[in-house]
Amino acid sequence: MLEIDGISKRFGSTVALDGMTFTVRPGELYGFVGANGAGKTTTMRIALGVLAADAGEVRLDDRPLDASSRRRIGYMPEERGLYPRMAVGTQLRYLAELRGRSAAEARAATERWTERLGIADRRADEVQRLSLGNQQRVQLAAALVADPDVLVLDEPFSGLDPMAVDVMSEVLRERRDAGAPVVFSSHQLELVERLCDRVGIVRAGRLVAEGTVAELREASATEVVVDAPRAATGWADVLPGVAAVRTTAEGTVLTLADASDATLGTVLDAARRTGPVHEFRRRRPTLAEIYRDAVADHHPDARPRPGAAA
Ligand SMILES: Nc1ncnc2c1ncn2[C@@H]1O[C@H](COP(=O)(O)OP(=O)(O)OP(=O)(O)O)[C@@H](O)[C@H]1O
Repeated sequence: MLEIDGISKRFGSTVALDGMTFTVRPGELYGFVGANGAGKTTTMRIALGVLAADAGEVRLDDRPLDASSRRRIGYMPEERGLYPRMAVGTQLRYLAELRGRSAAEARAATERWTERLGIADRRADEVQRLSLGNQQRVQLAAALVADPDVLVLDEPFSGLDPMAVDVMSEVLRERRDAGAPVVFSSHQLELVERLCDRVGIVRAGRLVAEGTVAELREASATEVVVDAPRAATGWADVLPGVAAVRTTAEGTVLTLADASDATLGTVLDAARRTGPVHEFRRRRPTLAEIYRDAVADHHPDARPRPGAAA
């Protein structure tokens, strides 16, 4: 279990992290999302000991991280960290040995991961001769060759073609299924929604929402889509329990004050009184919508929202 506990970090007058707190459990894929500059990379760099925190603690399996436990973490840095002129295979073996593997283990892991990631035929090539997407596959292999217990990946999906996204997703799921805590940052919210067991939304150096996508949905406003073709314009505007009405490509969307049966019943009855009702359904917000809401909502004293288990 990887615990980020109350981490704060300033760069001069910039507050990069302000009490960042979350836990990635064994066998959990955790998506770390937030706007540019929200503090994701700084958090990961502190977790890896590349940067020191001003306050707070990072723990792995209940113990503060130290040099030896950091070697149990496979890290994919945002700035990537490969030697451009070293051959792929040589480099991966070197990185595995640096992390304590024997020469034979390093060779076997290099063969296994380059095959798994579709770059076995590039083992003899200098890294700089590979396309950016293939360099990224090498970077993932570099995070995996020492068989880490934990994976911390900074935007591993950025710039990958759809096939590479599938391979990367599969590998992350496998590691999760093998019991590793896996955390990655991404701006690709559909991917995060599809892949992650839990999501943490970061804004201005702290978590403003956290949970499974289902929990985040539950905590967000209740919306219903209504298709009542004979209803006059404005039919729902003054209904009790309706907080807002908007027209979208899906139809008329009503935001309700609550999700109670009474409120839903009132709205359905009112829709029926207008004539036929072709559609009446709860609308589930996408992660992108939840994210926009969480980020827009924020003010400096915002705490994690209801449903957030920070
Ligand atoms: N070495 C540094 N010196 C000064 N400021 C820094 C440094 N590293 C990060 N920052 C600042 O700290 C804040 C958090 O940056 P960070 O890179 O962690 O954000 P991020 O969420 O990873 O963003 P992105 O999505 O763009 O990668 C930003 O305001 C950034 O400008």
